[in-house]
Amino acid sequence: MHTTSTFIDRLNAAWTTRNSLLCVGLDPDPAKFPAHLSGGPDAIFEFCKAIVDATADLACAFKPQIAYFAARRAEDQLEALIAHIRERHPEVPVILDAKRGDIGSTAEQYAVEAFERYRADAVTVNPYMGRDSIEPYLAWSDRGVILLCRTSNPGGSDLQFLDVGGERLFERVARLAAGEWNHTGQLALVVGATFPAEIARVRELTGDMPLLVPGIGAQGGDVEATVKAGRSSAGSGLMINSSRAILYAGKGEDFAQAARAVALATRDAINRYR
Ligand SMILES: O=c1ccn([C@@H]2O[C@H](COP(=O)(O)O)[C@@H](O)[C@H]2O)c(=O)[nH]1
Repeated sequence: MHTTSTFIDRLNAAWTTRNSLLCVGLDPDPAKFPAHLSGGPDAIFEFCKAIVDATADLACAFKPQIAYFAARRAEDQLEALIAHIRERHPEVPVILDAKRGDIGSTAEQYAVEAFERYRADAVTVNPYMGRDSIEPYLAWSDRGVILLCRTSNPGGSDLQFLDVGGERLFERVARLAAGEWNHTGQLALVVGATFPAEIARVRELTGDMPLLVPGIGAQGGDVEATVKAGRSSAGSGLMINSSRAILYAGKGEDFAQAARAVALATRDAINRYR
């Protein structure tokens, strides 16, 4: 069941009821699946469903990354997975990590893909083509649009650190997102856990805006520094994503339980510093 509440309402509720800032990333790579799942026609769905069911009470959001499904012609399995989350764990918002970015007429189609086809609560968008490229997503005024701001990869600094009239480009994005672009009140930003100083700067510029923070776990970001830099005035405000460290915690038939153990430890480590 999908309620009429907005993405931010749903996120706030999930932060509270689950006492969790952990976003469980769903990046299914069949080469890393346990042997008993390999080769099955719906292996991607079965793998992700087991992870979702094992971690739903620990997660403030799920974040499927569309490339892992599209690369294997498994978009139908992504649809089925999101439908499963809606039905069995309706209180956990779904963020479709698509990082789309295009002119308005094409962005309209990407918005339909994210919000109608996949029924996502929020989608990640690349804002570097400017305001008109994000506007079509905002027509869905109850859905979240999460803009890339300061990404977690080392090369993110190549462009995002360029000086644009006395501030860095990612700071301009943060300022616009917190101000004139945010007419739905449903914008959020991606800021990498690998750069806590920039998380702090974005927090300074955006008040209590939600931040999606990938980069702990496999990318080595520091949990304590991330939380201390990014927590909001209420001690929340963060969707701290971990994908591979949770998904591939175990290789045997008990892989979902191994994933749950890592998710639990990660949620608790995050909560220690809120
Ligand atoms: O700046 C960014 C934006 C998005 N991502 C995505 O998050 C996950 C991270 O996966 P891990 O296995 O926890 O490293 C992945 O889907 C990326 O596409 C990011 O890492 N950095």
